[in-house]
Amino acid sequence: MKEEVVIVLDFGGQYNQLVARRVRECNVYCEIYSYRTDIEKIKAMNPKGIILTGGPNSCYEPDSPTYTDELFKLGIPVLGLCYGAQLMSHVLGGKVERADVREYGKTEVFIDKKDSKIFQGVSAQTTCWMSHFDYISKVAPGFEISAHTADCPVAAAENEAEKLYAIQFHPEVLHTAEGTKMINNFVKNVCGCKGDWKMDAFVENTIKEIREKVGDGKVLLALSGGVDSSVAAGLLSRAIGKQLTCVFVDHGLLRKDEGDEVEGVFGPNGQFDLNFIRVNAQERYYKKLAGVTEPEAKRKIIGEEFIRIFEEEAKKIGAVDFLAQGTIYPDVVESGLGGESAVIKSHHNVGGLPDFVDFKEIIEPLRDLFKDEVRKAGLELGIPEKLVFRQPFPGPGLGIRIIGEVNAEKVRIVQDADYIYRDEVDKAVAAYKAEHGTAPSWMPNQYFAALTNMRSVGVMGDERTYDYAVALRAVNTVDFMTAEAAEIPFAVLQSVMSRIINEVRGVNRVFYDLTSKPPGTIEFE
Ligand SMILES: Nc1ncnc2c1ncn2[C@@H]1O[C@H](COP(=O)(O)OP(=O)(O)OP(=O)(O)O)[C@@H](O)[C@H]1O
Ligand SMILES: O=c1[nH]c(=O)c2[nH+]cn([C@@H]3O[C@H](COP(=O)(O)O)[C@@H](O)[C@H]3O)c2[nH]1
Ligand SMILES: NC(=O)CC[C@H](N)C(=O)O
Ligand SMILES: [Mg+2]
Repeated sequence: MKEEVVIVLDFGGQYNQLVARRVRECNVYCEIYSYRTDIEKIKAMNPKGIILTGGPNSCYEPDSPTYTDELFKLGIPVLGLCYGAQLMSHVLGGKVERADVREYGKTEVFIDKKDSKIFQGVSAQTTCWMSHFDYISKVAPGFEISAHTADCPVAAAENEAEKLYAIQFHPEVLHTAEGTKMINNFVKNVCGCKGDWKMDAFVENTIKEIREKVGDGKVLLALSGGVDSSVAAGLLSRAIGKQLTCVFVDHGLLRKDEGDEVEGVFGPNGQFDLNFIRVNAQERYYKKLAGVTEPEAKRKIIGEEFIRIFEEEAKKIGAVDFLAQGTIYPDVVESGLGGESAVIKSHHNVGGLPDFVDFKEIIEPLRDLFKDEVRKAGLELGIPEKLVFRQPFPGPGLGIRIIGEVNAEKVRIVQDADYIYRDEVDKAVAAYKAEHGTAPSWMPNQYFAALTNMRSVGVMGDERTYDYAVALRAVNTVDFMTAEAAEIPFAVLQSVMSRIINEVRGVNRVFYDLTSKPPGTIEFE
């Protein structure tokens, strides 16, 4: 049992995991539970505080998610955010109604209760992120209004004596300028947490949990050589040593030379002492993908084939009960499994899994973490920085960077174009670093070439061409949940363009993708 835990109750909001990570950033352990969780279970965990998330519903409608008022009478501090704030007011006898003016986006909030514990050190006027239709028109008995906006009389309210706090805006998103301070105030000043939880505690506890679960059984880890599964490999091999076997699948959709590079790092001549198996399955994948164009269908085929290969390898090892994967939180939420949120795309390792998986259990030690938290855990485990700070590469690989049907010819084109793109960006970054001593501000967190399904007319060597267009993508992002196109200098893009056209047969046009996420996603399918 963790000494100090704060619980987040999920009412279907978009930013639930952000709430949890903001709490963890205060060095307090935090877990998310559905609003359907029984109050006895909550009491048994003895949390220092409870946070109610936002959500798409209106709390005054009959079938909306709700919670027993007992929750507010346990003496445990409760912070309601947006829907959570409205629900708290509604359940405790205030009034919530549809507003005339909807507030969405950055909004100026005026703090009315200067000595509020939650607004300690926060400016009297502060920019916050709003996203609501409904509003609290009357606070519940015992509550006082602690902040307002031009359109919203109750931007925040509190019952200090009962330690109940309602906030209409979203302190968990970075657009709320002083939001982190507010959450820190709740966790430390109101809940009285010491804040001595750290990533090393996550690593230690997870190793302990893995040992307990696995006993003297065997585990097969799906290892891609990417950040997440490498960190998972580090955790598992610390926990269970040679009871672990890592299986790396070369599905013919990897980047240029990547198969050999991964084998070089994790294989018998590499830097880790692991049972490592490489499976070359190019032909098998190309056959399955022939003629398939629909993105979700492609993802599911790739996901299923991974599992079938893992099952075959497990049979060869004998009596493998557990399959481990480097699943992280964004994979879960985009696959539509993060509570009430919508399916964006079925990540091959979560929503894209086949219905039947022939393992007793799936182990995903990083399932609740964001990428940057995974990297912290990797450093804690002593995994080399070069691996920890690699850019992500999706499991379905080039399969989702080739729009439409996948075949060997298209794979060759996108591999070669991508290789040139990465080479030129890396050279430009290195040159900038040599001159300025730091990385450039445009340094992308993920960058790659994709093959559009579009062919167009060009002229090369006085001859007509009718060839493919390559799209270049580069994004700046912290958590890969939202992203902006990176401002790569035009000169760099131009040299990429001319090298791709000159060196990659079958390409006569190069596009730069300016789309942010949302509305786009980072990958193309
Ligand atoms: N080629 C592969 N062979 C074996 N397992 C794979 C392969 N590609 C992906 N996986 C499994 O699917 C999981 C999810 O893939 P994903 O790309 O999100 O993570 P990653 O490759 O470990 O890290 P990164 O995000 O840095 O690429 C991996 O952690 C791994 O368990
Ligand atoms: O393992 C994975 N399996 C998948 O099916 C998958 N789809 C997207 N990604 C990676 O997730 C991050 C967000 O990508 P999107 O904006 O395209 O959803 C980006 O870093 C993507 O590379 C995947 N990773
Ligand atoms: N973001 C939210 O939690 C929204 C709450 C509620 N659905 C509203 O529109 O006000
Ligand atoms: Mg990967």
